[in-house]
Amino acid sequence: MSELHPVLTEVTRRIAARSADSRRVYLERVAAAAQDGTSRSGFACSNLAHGFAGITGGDKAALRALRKSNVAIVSSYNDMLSAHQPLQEYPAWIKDSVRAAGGVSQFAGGVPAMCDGITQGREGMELSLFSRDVIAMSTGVALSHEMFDAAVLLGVCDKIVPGLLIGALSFGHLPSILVPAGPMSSGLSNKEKARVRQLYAEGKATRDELLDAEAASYHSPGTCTFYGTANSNQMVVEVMGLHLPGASFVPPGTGLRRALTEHAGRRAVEMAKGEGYTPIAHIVDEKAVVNGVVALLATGGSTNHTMHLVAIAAAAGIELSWDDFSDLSAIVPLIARVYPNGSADINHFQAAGGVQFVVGTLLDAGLLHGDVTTVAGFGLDRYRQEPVLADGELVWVDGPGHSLDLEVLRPASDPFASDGGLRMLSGNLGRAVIKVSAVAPENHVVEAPARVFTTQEAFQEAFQAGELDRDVVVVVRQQGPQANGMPELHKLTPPLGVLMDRGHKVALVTDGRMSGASGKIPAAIQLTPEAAVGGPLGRVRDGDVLRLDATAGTLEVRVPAEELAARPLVDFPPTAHEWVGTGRELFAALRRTVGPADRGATVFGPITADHFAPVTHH
Ligand SMILES: O=C(O)C(=O)C[C@H](O)[C@H](O)COP(=O)(O)O
Ligand code: SF4
Repeated sequence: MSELHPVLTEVTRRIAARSADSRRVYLERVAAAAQDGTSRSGFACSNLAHGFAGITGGDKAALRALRKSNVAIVSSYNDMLSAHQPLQEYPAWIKDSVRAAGGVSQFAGGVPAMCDGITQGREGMELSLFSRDVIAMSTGVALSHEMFDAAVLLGVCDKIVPGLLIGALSFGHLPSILVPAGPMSSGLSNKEKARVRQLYAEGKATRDELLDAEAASYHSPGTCTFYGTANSNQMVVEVMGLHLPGASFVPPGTGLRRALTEHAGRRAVEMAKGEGYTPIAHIVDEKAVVNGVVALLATGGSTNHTMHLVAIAAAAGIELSWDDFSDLSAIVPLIARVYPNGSADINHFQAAGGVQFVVGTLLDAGLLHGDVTTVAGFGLDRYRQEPVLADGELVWVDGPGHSLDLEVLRPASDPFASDGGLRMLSGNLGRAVIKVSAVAPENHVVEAPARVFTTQEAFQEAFQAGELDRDVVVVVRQQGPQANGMPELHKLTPPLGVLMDRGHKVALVTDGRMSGASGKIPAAIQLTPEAAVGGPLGRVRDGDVLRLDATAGTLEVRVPAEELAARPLVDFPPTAHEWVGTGRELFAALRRTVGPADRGATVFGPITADHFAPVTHH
């Protein structure tokens, strides 16, 4: 095993040190819950009878007699996300494979799933980030029946995998395994899709031409093929050891996908009890969290994970910070070029060597912890292997061991860039995140006068009116978690791209967020503190000179501190948004309780040792 990089060791050490109390208390609770054995063994008869009343056939007797392990299925199937549509048939497959492995299985609950592609730029996007925590709560509702010895979690996209994980970690004593569905086949290239979008933004393409391009890009069941948040999820959770090795990017509708799904059911039974007992709390530890951050950085993954991974870690009693991302990004090389960080898509990535290659080259470079517990057993080395069907049997074979396309995947020893391309910016406006892996080097530093907006629509109108045809730092504020739920502002990318292609220096500064699929515009996002809680972003005015310097890691407004502080907060408290319609009135309580972006923007509050302390009833 290679010598671990000293920064990797140090970051892991300091995470463990700062999390010592909360992690200890979390693990004590997990151990106590595990002591109960199968919770249902302590049920009163009526509770237990209700628990198997809906079952028919032999499974009922097995459950009643507590003879067999009971596997919960939690699914985020719906027809709205192309990535989740294939999940419809998975529960039946899993029930069969669990039964064949000597267990029984119940569909414990469905969880909601939002397609960020459908809601992008629309009011529904203001529910998107909150949907992650709603999914966590819904997963909690499903597992709170306590009938279970293990869980299989079906999900793929942006907020869904983080939500399923956060919920499952509340039942840390349960062995849990994530099951994805895989990407759709490659359609129109992302580059061509982006080109037609910019033409449309300039009025040089018709709506029909745009719709043809979009429909040729997103064309069938399966995950969209850009490296956005959904595919970043698969990468991160596989390297965290929560997927079977190589499960992430096998296409839906294939024999291999079905075999992997069935094997996940078998693994759930094997992990449920006895020698193989593997609670999810023992998989998601400090090393796994660091491995997830490294996988994200090395592949230029979604900026949304600077919130999701913080929230997931917190659910396991682990405190992950933006400084951890920043310090790891400085030593983790960029080894993948997948759109928006290049022109290849996730299928090209898989063909070039996939997750197996990423794990192998990073392990060999001492940039991943190999001594970790996974759903496939102990040790990350097994994730160098890829699944294949040999005479109909699912087996794992050594992956290629080298990149099959150096345009898409590079070894850590000869990367595309020496650092992970995710940077933290700080200065007199607060702290922000920027992903530079998709930004041309000449655009890493932008200094220009600000033009301030509080809605995406106002920005689009100013763009269409030709008011932004110059060097400009576009500020879009009141887009933070407490303002309007922190929507992705990905729709700003095409017009900002037009301005950049006209030769202007352009940047975006916002307390909102972008999509994992956002790319070429230098964007300081997730600015914390947000304007809605009185952050200094609320004091910036049109014409102020802002400087975004991704190289130095700074974000400054060129206004003397005393003058800035003396300015009144503009549009504060946020009243620019009508918070009714499209269900937004249902989320008012979440807007009031949601935490800051640099602590995961969760509604579960900051995670401290008290959070996990046993409740002492007074
Ligand atoms: O990042 C992901 O995985 C996403 O789910 C969706 C993105 O947020 C974009 O909304 C979809 O990309 P576009 O088609 O360019 O709008
Ligand atoms: S990847 Fe994004 S756009 Fe595609 S189905 Fe999933 S949520 Fe929707």
